Amino acid sequence: MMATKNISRSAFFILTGKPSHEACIKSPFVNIPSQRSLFNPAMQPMIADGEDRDELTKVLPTLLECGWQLDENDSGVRKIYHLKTYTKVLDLHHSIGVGSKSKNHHPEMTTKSGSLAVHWTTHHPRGLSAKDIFMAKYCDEVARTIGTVDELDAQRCGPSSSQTK
Ligand SMILES: C[C@H](O)[C@H](O)[C@H]1CNC2=NC(N)=NC(=O)C2=N1
Repeated sequence: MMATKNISRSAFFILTGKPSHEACIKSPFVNIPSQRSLFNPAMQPMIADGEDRDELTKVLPTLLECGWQLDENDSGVRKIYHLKTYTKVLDLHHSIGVGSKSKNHHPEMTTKSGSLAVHWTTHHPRGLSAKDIFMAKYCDEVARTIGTVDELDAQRCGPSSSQTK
């Protein structure tokens, strides 16, 4: 594995192709690594029946600029947040959970010691919906309040990490 601990963020980006956590600060470099997070007119998101296709297609690029990616089926969006402590990971998980309960729209979330992966899609009717977009933006708001970090600065499993954080 590449030794990345003591290199600068820009070097990390160049070496790994992974953007900084400040993905919402629009940068021409942020979306280069993944074609799925780079909006292009050929992209065919699978919009759920009954949704306003024009409106959703219009707002999707903004989400992609904020680090969200179209999922492998083009029918949802996903993003990984990196956090400094496991407590912050749990806080973000809980806040998203509370928001999703009140909207009756539920994400798939994968919790790790220093990150939370969130996936939004709509099951019935199947595809991307306005609720997914709304909840993705809600996640970004909560994450901004809690405070995310670059992947390099996130809590990591290993001998030097504290279990009490
Ligand atoms: C009946 C209830 O409204 C539906 O089952 C809701 C619940 N939560 C949901 N969550 C998500 N992500 N997609 C849905 O289609 C969905 N449907």
